[in-house]
Amino acid sequence: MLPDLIAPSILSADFARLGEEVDNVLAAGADIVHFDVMDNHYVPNLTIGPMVCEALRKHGVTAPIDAHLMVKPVDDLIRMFIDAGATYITFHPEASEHIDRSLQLIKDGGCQAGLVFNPATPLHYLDHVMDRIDMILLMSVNPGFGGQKFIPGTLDKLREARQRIDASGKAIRLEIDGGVKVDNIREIAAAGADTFVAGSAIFNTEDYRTTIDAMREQINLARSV
Ligand SMILES: O=C(CO)[C@H](O)[C@H](O)COP(=O)(O)O
Repeated sequence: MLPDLIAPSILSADFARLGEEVDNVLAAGADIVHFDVMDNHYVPNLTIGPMVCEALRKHGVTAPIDAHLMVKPVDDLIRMFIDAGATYITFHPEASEHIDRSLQLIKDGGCQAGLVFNPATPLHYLDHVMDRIDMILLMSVNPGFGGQKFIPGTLDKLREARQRIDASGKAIRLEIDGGVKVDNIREIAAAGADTFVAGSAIFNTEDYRTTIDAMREQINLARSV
């Protein structure tokens, strides 16, 4: 398995102080920045775009930026996020006209590519792309909003995705997003996730370091059995 990564979702950060918030959460031990892009079309909310990603790079953020595109169509925004300095770019397969072409666009742009699965989206979209992806992102809430409750059925889906990754022999990250908290992250890690998106659980706490340390401790407990 790849090393575990904590990926705070800036959806729950204070947007009026975004650069400072990202600096603080990285200084508190976060590994990568999860960047939620919503278009008020594919999902019922509107957030931030490539200009903000570029602004974070200009601000001095060197950590990987994990751009999760909740948009339809996807290819124009893929191009824009490549230029804006994203590290990972993930999209929802049902939002792309040509999944293979969208993945290739990301790879040609020098970024890491991934597919995102809503709670009811079947994993069979992976069948013919395992050799072309770097990340699988499983949504454990319906996309659009932070602060929702983790959908327990996602644990079985995580186990299935982990089996597919292990069988492929490829270094593919398995990311989980939605309702991840200190008190459920151990079970999520045990089910096979190695990349943990957490928005409200981190940004709604007073001390980011305490929360991130507590999450890492729970993940390490899952790894020690
Ligand atoms: O993609 C998202 C919603 O579509 C968010 O990343 C996700 O919900 C994280 O928020 P929280 O940890 O508060 O559930």
